[in-house]
Amino acid sequence: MTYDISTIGEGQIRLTCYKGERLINAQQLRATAACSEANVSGLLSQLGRSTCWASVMPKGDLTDRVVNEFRSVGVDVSHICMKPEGRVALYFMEPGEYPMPARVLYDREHTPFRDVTVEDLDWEALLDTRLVFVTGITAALTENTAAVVRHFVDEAHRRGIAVALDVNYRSLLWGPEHAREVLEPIARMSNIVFCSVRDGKAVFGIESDGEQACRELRELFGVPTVVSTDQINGVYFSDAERGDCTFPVVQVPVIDRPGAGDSFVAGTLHGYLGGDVVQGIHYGQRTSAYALTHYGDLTRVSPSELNIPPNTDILR
Ligand SMILES: O=C(O)C(=O)C[C@H](O)[C@H](O)CO
Repeated sequence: MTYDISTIGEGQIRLTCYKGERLINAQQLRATAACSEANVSGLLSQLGRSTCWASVMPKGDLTDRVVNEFRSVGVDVSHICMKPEGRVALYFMEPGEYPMPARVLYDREHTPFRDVTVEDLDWEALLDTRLVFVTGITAALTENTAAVVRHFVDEAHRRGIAVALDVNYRSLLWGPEHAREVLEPIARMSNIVFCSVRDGKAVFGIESDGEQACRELRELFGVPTVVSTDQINGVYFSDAERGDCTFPVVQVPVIDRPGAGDSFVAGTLHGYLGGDVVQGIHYGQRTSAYALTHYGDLTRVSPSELNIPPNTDILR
């Protein structure tokens, strides 16, 4: 197999206000690359996994800005379909300082990725992998992107390749009924599903909390493993063979929040690929805590940092 994990998603540029400014009057914005699936690939690459992220992007400097960020950490970007023209998706963010909530504004209409077709991508290359990773963000964008996600999962399933789904419900992109209609069949074909307690309630009508919510999601999808996060309340794990358990969350100071969820997923998948998903949850808790400490959706870590528990005084 060429890859440990391969995935598809829309490369974007995030433009973020500096602390103490609002989008309505900001004079400067910080530009960083974004894409949930590429963030997961990028972190796994840094941990030594071979990863591939495919997309459809227009040729030009802004695409290079995005693609180079993920290439620089070792993600194979050679299967991105480059279109001669078009625009790059943007998202604007106001980080929000308590009591002001964070705000996201998407500017991602009319991008070539929205018109992706099955013919745009090299499926033999993308399916030469141990694990296919998809998210509800890409499934949410258009009928075309949903069809491509579905094709990827169907083909993986047909070939006996494991599938991981991160539900990652974005209420700015679609409604809960539509999300359920598209994502439930994909979840049923998955080997491991990430679904927060919040998304379980909003999309799948799960009323309970904690371990029980996680178990109900696993029973609903009929899958081997579900991992549910619930902000600072806990991480819940339900597994057909290993049972259910809860992992407490250590709160850390937040410099920049986006990408922390992707880092958790990547750390967990690192363990999953190594044959121990519970160890993966410990990795995920570390990588997501580190993600909060620096700017950008893509978390920067080295494999040695994975073994340092957060908050350890390394000078001791
Ligand atoms: O929200 C999206 O569509 C993204 O993929 C952009 C970000 O990288 C993502 O939200 C961080 O998880």
